[in-house]
Amino acid sequence: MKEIAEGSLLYLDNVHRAFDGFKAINGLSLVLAPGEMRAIIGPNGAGKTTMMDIITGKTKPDTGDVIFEGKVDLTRHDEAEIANMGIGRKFQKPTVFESHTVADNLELALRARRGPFATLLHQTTKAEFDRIDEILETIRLTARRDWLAANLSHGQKQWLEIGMLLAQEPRLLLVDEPVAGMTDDETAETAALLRRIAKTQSVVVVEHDMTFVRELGVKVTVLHEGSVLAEGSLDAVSSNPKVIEVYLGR
Ligand SMILES: Nc1ncnc2c1ncn2[C@@H]1O[C@H](COP(=O)(O)OP(=O)(O)OP(=O)(O)O)[C@@H](O)[C@H]1O
Repeated sequence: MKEIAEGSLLYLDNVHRAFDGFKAINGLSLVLAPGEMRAIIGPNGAGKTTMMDIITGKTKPDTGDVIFEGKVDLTRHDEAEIANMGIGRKFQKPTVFESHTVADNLELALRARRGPFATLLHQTTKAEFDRIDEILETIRLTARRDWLAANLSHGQKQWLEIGMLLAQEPRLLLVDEPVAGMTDDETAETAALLRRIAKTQSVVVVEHDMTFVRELGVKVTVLHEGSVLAEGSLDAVSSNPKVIEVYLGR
């Protein structure tokens, strides 16, 4: 294991993955520090989703290192094990339980963490109710705690799902295009929400919406053809001639 992985939260080194000869990930290296939030951008087909799939164990790399918290080789673990280690993933489409209330959705997520057997025997404790209140505050849905999830707006459903992930206390949260389909106000609120979350958890956000990426105010990694094209502030990468060429050449 490489020394540089020590002290990092997530460490990818020279990762490759081909599908039928097509190199979706092609020499990808990326280091995320503990407590860091990072935005990942890149044109369609750049490999963003495949990168998330590799981190979460959905896809195995052909070669390369993928190391969590400086010591765990993620390529040796399956999706369920990686989720249990504290890597949570938010997919683009919200998958809340529509016929349950907002608070019940969070309670179910807390229970899922304990496993099905414990869930059967267990009554929700004061600590768990407190945690639900805390998450409701974080996702700004306290006033809607007794609403059916079905009646929430698209943006509110996304926040609830992020809250359900928080219930599982992830150490790293991967978020895939969270603001697709959101209003401008919801987009701004989502950036604020992720900034609040990033005070206690590391976050990787894949997003096409540059207004949102600017509001996040974090280091940006630009992927192109399966590897890192540029890295730095949004201003720095968006004035980088290589990045401009890739985006204009779409
Ligand atoms: N399971 C698979 N089988 C075959 N090809 C795949 C598979 N998964 C991804 N690819 C290919 O790998 C390339 C990278 O895809 P990926 O979805 O990772 O890009 P992306 O950056 O997430 O793009 P987008 O912004 O459009 O979501 C694409 O050309 C895609 O067709």
